[in-house]
Amino acid sequence: MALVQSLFGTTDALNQAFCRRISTLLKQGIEENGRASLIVSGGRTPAALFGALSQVPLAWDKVDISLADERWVDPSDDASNEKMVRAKLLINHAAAANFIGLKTSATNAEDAVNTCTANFSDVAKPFDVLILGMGEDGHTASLFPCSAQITQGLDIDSEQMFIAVQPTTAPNQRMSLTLPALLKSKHIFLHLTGESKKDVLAKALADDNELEMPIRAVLNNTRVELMWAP
Ligand SMILES: O=C1O[C@H](COP(=O)(O)O)[C@@H](O)[C@H](O)[C@H]1O
Repeated sequence: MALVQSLFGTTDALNQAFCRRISTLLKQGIEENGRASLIVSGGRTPAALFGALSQVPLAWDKVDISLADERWVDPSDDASNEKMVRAKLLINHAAAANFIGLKTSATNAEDAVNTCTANFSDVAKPFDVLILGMGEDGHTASLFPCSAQITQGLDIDSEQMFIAVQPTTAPNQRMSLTLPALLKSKHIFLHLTGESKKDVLAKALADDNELEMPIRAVLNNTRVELMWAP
Protein backbone atom coordinates (compact mmCIF):
# COMPACT_ATOMS: atom_id res chain seq x y z
CA MET A 1 0.00 0.00 0.00
CA ALA A 2 1.23 3.50 -0.79
CA LEU A 3 -0.89 6.42 0.30
CA VAL A 4 0.64 9.76 -0.57
CA GLN A 5 -1.06 12.45 1.48
CA SER A 6 -1.54 15.99 0.14
CA LEU A 7 -3.33 17.98 2.83
CA PHE A 8 -4.41 21.56 2.16
CA GLY A 9 -5.55 24.39 4.44
CA THR A 10 -8.56 25.34 2.32
CA THR A 11 -10.69 23.80 -0.42
CA ASP A 12 -9.59 26.63 -2.74
CA ALA A 13 -5.94 25.66 -2.28
CA LEU A 14 -6.84 22.00 -2.78
CA ASN A 15 -8.81 22.74 -5.94
CA GLN A 16 -6.06 24.87 -7.48
CA ALA A 17 -3.36 22.27 -6.84
CA PHE A 18 -5.66 19.42 -7.92
CA CYS A 19 -6.51 21.20 -11.20
CA ARG A 20 -2.80 21.60 -11.94
CA ARG A 21 -2.12 17.90 -11.25
CA ILE A 22 -5.06 16.70 -13.34
CA SER A 23 -4.32 18.95 -16.30
CA THR A 24 -0.62 17.95 -16.31
CA LEU A 25 -1.58 14.26 -16.33
CA LEU A 26 -4.22 14.71 -19.05
CA LYS A 27 -1.74 16.68 -21.21
CA GLN A 28 0.79 13.87 -20.76
CA GLY A 29 -1.80 11.29 -21.81
CA ILE A 30 -2.71 13.33 -24.90
CA GLU A 31 0.97 13.76 -25.83
CA GLU A 32 1.66 10.04 -25.43
CA ASN A 33 -1.51 8.53 -26.91
CA GLY A 34 -3.42 11.23 -28.77
CA ARG A 35 -6.30 11.07 -26.24
CA ALA A 36 -6.62 10.92 -22.45
CA SER A 37 -9.25 9.60 -20.06
CA LEU A 38 -10.58 11.11 -16.85
CA ILE A 39 -12.86 8.99 -14.65
CA VAL A 40 -14.62 10.98 -11.94
CA SER A 41 -16.85 10.27 -8.97
CA GLY A 42 -20.18 11.80 -8.14
CA GLY A 43 -21.75 12.79 -4.85
CA ARG A 44 -21.29 16.20 -3.25
CA THR A 45 -17.53 16.45 -2.77
CA PRO A 46 -16.29 17.11 -6.34
CA ALA A 47 -18.64 19.96 -7.38
CA ALA A 48 -16.27 22.84 -6.51
CA LEU A 49 -13.26 21.03 -7.99
CA PHE A 50 -15.22 20.45 -11.21
CA GLY A 51 -16.08 24.15 -11.42
CA ALA A 52 -12.38 25.04 -11.24
CA LEU A 53 -11.33 22.24 -13.59
CA SER A 54 -13.85 23.29 -16.24
CA GLN A 55 -11.99 26.60 -16.57
CA VAL A 56 -8.59 25.07 -17.26
CA PRO A 57 -7.49 25.62 -20.87
CA LEU A 58 -6.66 22.19 -22.26
CA ALA A 59 -7.29 20.17 -25.43
CA TRP A 60 -10.55 18.97 -23.87
CA ASP A 61 -11.73 17.69 -27.28
CA LYS A 62 -9.10 14.97 -26.84
CA VAL A 63 -10.34 13.96 -23.37
CA ASP A 64 -12.88 11.22 -22.61
CA ILE A 65 -14.69 11.79 -19.31
CA SER A 66 -16.81 9.21 -17.54
CA LEU A 67 -17.97 8.14 -14.09
CA ALA A 68 -16.64 5.55 -11.65
CA ASP A 69 -20.26 4.93 -10.68
CA GLU A 70 -23.80 6.06 -11.28
CA ARG A 71 -27.05 6.06 -9.33
CA TRP A 72 -29.65 4.30 -11.47
CA VAL A 73 -31.95 7.28 -11.81
CA ASP A 74 -32.87 9.42 -14.79
CA PRO A 75 -30.07 11.88 -15.72
CA SER A 76 -32.53 14.71 -15.00
CA ASP A 77 -32.92 13.52 -11.35
CA ASP A 78 -31.05 15.54 -8.70
CA ALA A 79 -29.47 12.30 -7.42
CA SER A 80 -27.86 11.62 -10.80
CA ASN A 81 -24.07 11.80 -10.87
CA GLU A 82 -24.30 12.52 -14.61
CA LYS A 83 -26.50 15.55 -13.89
CA MET A 84 -23.87 16.93 -11.52
CA VAL A 85 -21.02 16.32 -13.99
CA ARG A 86 -22.95 17.99 -16.81
CA ALA A 87 -23.79 21.00 -14.63
CA LYS A 88 -20.40 21.48 -12.94
CA LEU A 89 -17.69 19.99 -15.16
CA LEU A 90 -18.90 19.85 -18.76
CA ILE A 91 -19.05 23.64 -19.02
CA ASN A 92 -16.57 26.41 -19.93
CA HIS A 93 -13.46 24.94 -21.63
CA ALA A 94 -14.36 21.38 -20.54
CA ALA A 95 -17.60 21.49 -22.54
CA ALA A 96 -15.52 20.23 -25.47
CA ALA A 97 -14.76 16.90 -23.74
CA ASN A 98 -16.37 13.65 -24.84
CA PHE A 99 -18.66 12.45 -22.03
CA ILE A 100 -19.69 8.82 -21.71
CA GLY A 101 -22.59 8.50 -19.28
CA LEU A 102 -23.39 5.22 -17.55
CA LYS A 103 -27.19 5.43 -17.23
CA THR A 104 -29.03 3.68 -20.03
CA SER A 105 -32.74 3.23 -20.70
CA ALA A 106 -32.69 -0.18 -18.94
CA THR A 107 -34.96 -0.23 -15.89
CA ASN A 108 -32.65 -2.60 -14.04
CA ALA A 109 -28.92 -1.76 -13.96
CA GLU A 110 -28.13 -5.50 -14.24
CA ASP A 111 -29.45 -5.37 -17.81
CA ALA A 112 -27.06 -2.53 -18.69
CA VAL A 113 -23.73 -4.04 -17.57
CA ASN A 114 -22.82 -5.20 -21.09
CA THR A 115 -23.87 -1.89 -22.67
CA CYS A 116 -21.74 0.11 -20.21
CA THR A 117 -18.79 -2.19 -20.91
CA ALA A 118 -19.25 -1.79 -24.68
CA ASN A 119 -19.59 2.00 -24.32
CA PHE A 120 -16.18 2.05 -22.61
CA SER A 121 -14.41 0.21 -25.44
CA ASP A 122 -13.06 3.44 -26.96
CA VAL A 123 -12.01 5.04 -23.66
CA ALA A 124 -8.21 5.17 -23.32
CA LYS A 125 -7.05 2.44 -20.90
CA PRO A 126 -5.40 2.34 -18.49
CA PHE A 127 -7.38 5.39 -17.44
CA ASP A 128 -5.07 8.40 -17.18
CA VAL A 129 -6.75 9.84 -14.09
CA LEU A 130 -9.26 8.29 -11.68
CA ILE A 131 -10.77 10.47 -8.96
CA LEU A 132 -12.42 8.44 -6.22
CA GLY A 133 -14.62 9.63 -3.40
CA MET A 134 -15.51 7.77 -0.22
CA GLY A 135 -18.69 7.50 1.80
CA GLU A 136 -18.94 7.48 5.60
CA ASP A 137 -19.34 3.69 5.41
CA GLY A 138 -16.06 3.28 3.49
CA HIS A 139 -17.71 2.69 0.12
CA THR A 140 -15.89 3.96 -2.93
CA ALA A 141 -17.36 4.28 -6.42
CA SER A 142 -20.57 2.30 -5.69
CA LEU A 143 -18.84 -0.66 -4.05
CA PHE A 144 -21.03 -0.67 -0.95
CA PRO A 145 -20.12 -2.83 2.05
CA CYS A 146 -23.81 -3.40 2.75
CA SER A 147 -24.59 -4.84 -0.70
CA ALA A 148 -24.95 -8.49 -1.67
CA GLN A 149 -22.67 -7.77 -4.65
CA ILE A 150 -19.64 -6.61 -2.65
CA THR A 151 -17.63 -9.86 -2.85
CA GLN A 152 -18.06 -9.93 -6.63
CA GLY A 153 -17.26 -6.21 -6.96
CA LEU A 154 -14.01 -6.61 -5.01
CA ASP A 155 -12.91 -9.80 -6.80
CA ILE A 156 -9.45 -8.79 -7.98
CA ASP A 157 -9.32 -11.69 -10.48
CA SER A 158 -12.60 -10.79 -12.16
CA GLU A 159 -12.55 -9.67 -15.78
CA GLN A 160 -15.87 -7.90 -15.31
CA MET A 161 -15.60 -4.14 -15.83
CA PHE A 162 -18.98 -3.07 -14.40
CA ILE A 163 -21.28 -4.41 -11.73
CA ALA A 164 -24.87 -3.54 -10.81
CA VAL A 165 -25.09 -2.90 -7.07
CA GLN A 166 -28.10 -2.64 -4.75
CA PRO A 167 -27.08 -0.84 -1.54
CA THR A 168 -29.24 -1.55 1.50
CA THR A 169 -28.14 1.53 3.47
CA ALA A 170 -28.27 4.10 0.64
CA PRO A 171 -30.91 4.92 -1.95
CA ASN A 172 -30.96 3.84 -5.61
CA GLN A 173 -29.60 0.88 -7.45
CA ARG A 174 -26.11 1.66 -8.82
CA MET A 175 -23.76 0.88 -11.66
CA SER A 176 -20.12 0.74 -10.61
CA LEU A 177 -16.73 -0.01 -12.05
CA THR A 178 -15.41 -3.13 -10.30
CA LEU A 179 -12.24 -3.09 -8.20
CA PRO A 180 -10.02 -4.56 -10.98
CA ALA A 181 -11.41 -2.03 -13.46
CA LEU A 182 -10.74 0.87 -11.06
CA LEU A 183 -7.20 -0.36 -10.54
CA LYS A 184 -6.51 -0.14 -14.28
CA SER A 185 -5.68 3.55 -13.84
CA LYS A 186 -2.33 5.28 -14.14
CA HIS A 187 -3.08 7.79 -11.36
CA ILE A 188 -5.65 7.29 -8.62
CA PHE A 189 -6.69 10.17 -6.39
CA LEU A 190 -8.85 9.94 -3.29
CA HIS A 191 -10.65 13.27 -2.99
CA LEU A 192 -11.99 14.02 0.48
CA THR A 193 -13.08 17.12 2.31
CA GLY A 194 -13.98 17.58 5.97
CA GLU A 195 -12.80 16.19 9.28
CA SER A 196 -15.32 13.35 9.35
CA LYS A 197 -14.02 11.89 6.06
CA LYS A 198 -10.50 12.12 7.49
CA ASP A 199 -11.69 10.10 10.50
CA VAL A 200 -13.30 7.51 8.19
CA LEU A 201 -10.02 7.22 6.28
CA ALA A 202 -8.09 6.78 9.55
CA LYS A 203 -10.49 3.94 10.43
CA ALA A 204 -9.95 2.39 7.00
CA LEU A 205 -6.18 2.55 7.42
CA ALA A 206 -6.33 0.94 10.87
CA ASP A 207 -7.53 -2.48 9.64
CA ASP A 208 -7.69 -4.44 6.42
CA ASN A 209 -11.10 -6.09 6.23
CA GLU A 210 -11.97 -5.00 2.69
CA LEU A 211 -15.56 -6.27 2.75
CA GLU A 212 -16.20 -4.06 5.79
CA MET A 213 -14.71 -0.93 4.15
CA PRO A 214 -14.23 -1.34 0.37
CA ILE A 215 -11.91 1.69 0.10
CA ARG A 216 -9.33 -0.58 1.77
CA ALA A 217 -9.32 -2.79 -1.31
CA VAL A 218 -8.08 0.14 -3.41
CA LEU A 219 -5.57 1.28 -0.77
CA ASN A 220 -4.26 -2.26 -0.33
CA ASN A 221 -3.63 -2.81 -4.03
CA THR A 222 -2.20 0.33 -5.53
CA ARG A 223 -0.68 3.76 -5.03
CA VAL A 224 -3.28 6.34 -4.10
CA GLU A 225 -2.83 10.08 -3.66
CA LEU A 226 -5.07 11.61 -1.03
CA MET A 227 -6.25 15.16 -1.81
CA TRP A 228 -7.84 16.52 1.36
CA ALA A 229 -8.96 19.86 2.76
CA PRO A 230 -11.10 20.71 5.80
O1 LIG B 1 -23.01 7.82 -3.63
C1 LIG B 1 -21.88 8.22 -3.85
O2 LIG B 1 -21.10 8.55 -2.80
C2 LIG B 1 -19.69 8.74 -2.89
C3 LIG B 1 -19.31 9.79 -1.84
O3 LIG B 1 -20.10 10.94 -2.07
P1 LIG B 1 -19.99 12.30 -1.23
O4 LIG B 1 -21.32 13.00 -1.43
O5 LIG B 1 -19.77 11.93 0.20
O6 LIG B 1 -18.86 13.07 -1.80
C4 LIG B 1 -19.25 9.17 -4.30
O7 LIG B 1 -17.84 9.09 -4.39
C5 LIG B 1 -19.93 8.29 -5.33
O8 LIG B 1 -19.49 8.63 -6.64
C6 LIG B 1 -21.42 8.51 -5.22
O9 LIG B 1 -22.16 7.79 -6.19
